[in-house]
Order: sequence, then structure tokens, then C-alpha cells
Amino acid sequence: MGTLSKNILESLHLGLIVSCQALPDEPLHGPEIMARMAVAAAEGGAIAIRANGAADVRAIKQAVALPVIGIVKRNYPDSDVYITPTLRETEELLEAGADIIAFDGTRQTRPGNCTLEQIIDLLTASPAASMADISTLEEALYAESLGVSCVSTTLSGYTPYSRQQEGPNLELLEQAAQRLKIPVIAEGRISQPAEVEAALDLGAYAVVVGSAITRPQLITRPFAAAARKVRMNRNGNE
Ligand SMILES: CC(=O)N[C@H](C=O)[C@@H](O)[C@H](O)[C@H](O)COP(=O)(O)O
Repeated sequence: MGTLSKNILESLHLGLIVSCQALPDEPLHGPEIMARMAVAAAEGGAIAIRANGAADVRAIKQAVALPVIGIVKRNYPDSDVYITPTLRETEELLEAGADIIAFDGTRQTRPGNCTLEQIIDLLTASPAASMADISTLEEALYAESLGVSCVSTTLSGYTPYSRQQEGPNLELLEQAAQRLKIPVIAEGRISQPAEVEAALDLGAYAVVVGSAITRPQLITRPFAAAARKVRMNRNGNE
């Protein structure tokens, strides 16, 4: 890792990273909207932004003076791996100027003949830092052995063999933080400020929060459900 990417990684320490992502089927899809979302996150105190797609990465880098962690979500017919699955997506993010590039760090089969090792080798030779999105402790240890800059617990609950649970997998986070020498980022299903604090106390280098801050269609649901509950109770009692 070069000095620049080392400094960027260090700037994340004990901070909140906000994931600003909206897929094509989501109401807030589009680089301009995601750039405004990133400005709002920066105003709120985020120290870095995680973003999907080269266009969003470019727009966000123009809008805020924060490091950007880039991914490209792309589905291929021959693989379940969809977060920066091949060298093609990795190159798109390098061209877009992502400071840190995150990718599926599991050992699942990738599209084409691409391997995890190839992606990490490309990033190691690049100016960007690398972040392996893992779902188990074994994957975290393996990614570290391949020379990644950091790992993130992003994929816990999203691979068929990892622990499936509603909230964040803080146990995986704690174990990885104890065993690895590189930074371990907490990411996935963190929805309360107290969980951010808990993750940092358990050894997280930094914490990523996405949906709980940047997906208003999901944030609305529990409020609407609370109103619906009252409505149903009242109607039932009338
Ligand atoms: C599994 C997967 O595809 N995770 C994606 C990775 O970038 C995003 O959809 C998540 O929003 C992000 O990881 C943050 O997590 P949460 O939105 O739960 O705070």
C-alpha cells in the first residue's frame, strides 16, 4: 500500500462511513441524488462515503472532500458474486478515482475466469487501498494473507454458509478484530447509534452505516407500521 492510501485508511479510524447507494430500482437512484446524499452525510459527520458505480463515485468525489470507498454491483449469469466481481469493475473504479476499492472477498466462484487473487494483485499495484468484503472469519484471514489493506464484515448473512441474523454480526467483527493485524470495518445491518458504539468498542476500526441513513423507503416503514397499528387497534375497538 502506498503512503497516500495508508493515510486515507488511517483517516477512517474510529469514524462513521456512510454508504450512499441506490440501485436502478430504488427511488433515489442517480449520481446527482447520491452526491447530495453524500453532502448531507458529510454535514452530519461522516468521515468517508461508500458508493456504488463509477458514475456515483465521480459525482460524490466532486461534491464532498471525503475519501470514497467504491464498489460496482454487477450481476453475471454464471456467479453469485456481485460486489466488484471481476477485474473489469475494479478497473472502472480505479478510473473513477475511488480512494478505496471494496470487492467480494469470499472464495465463491467469480464470473468468467476471474479470481480473488487477481483483483487483490491489481489493487496492490494501484494507488487505491483495498477492502475485502467478507462473511466469515476464515475469509477475513485468507484475505489478509493475500495482502488486502482492510476487511469489512459486509457479507455476513449474505452468503448461504454465513450466520443469518437480523442485526449486525458483532461476534464475527470481534473475532476478526482480535485475529487480524489489518483494520476490520463493521458493516451490515447497523441501524442504531448504540450499535456503532458497540462495534467500535469490540475492535472495529470504523463503522459503515447504509440503509438506516440513506434508504428513506426503508426508514419510513417502521413509522408507517406504528401508525397502522394504532389505526387497526382503533378501528377494531370502534
Ligand atoms: C450485502 C450488500 O450487498 N451490501 C451492500 C454493500 O455495499 C449495500 O447494499 C449495503 O447497504 C451496505 O453494505 C451497508 O449495509 P447496511 O445498508 O445494512 O447498513
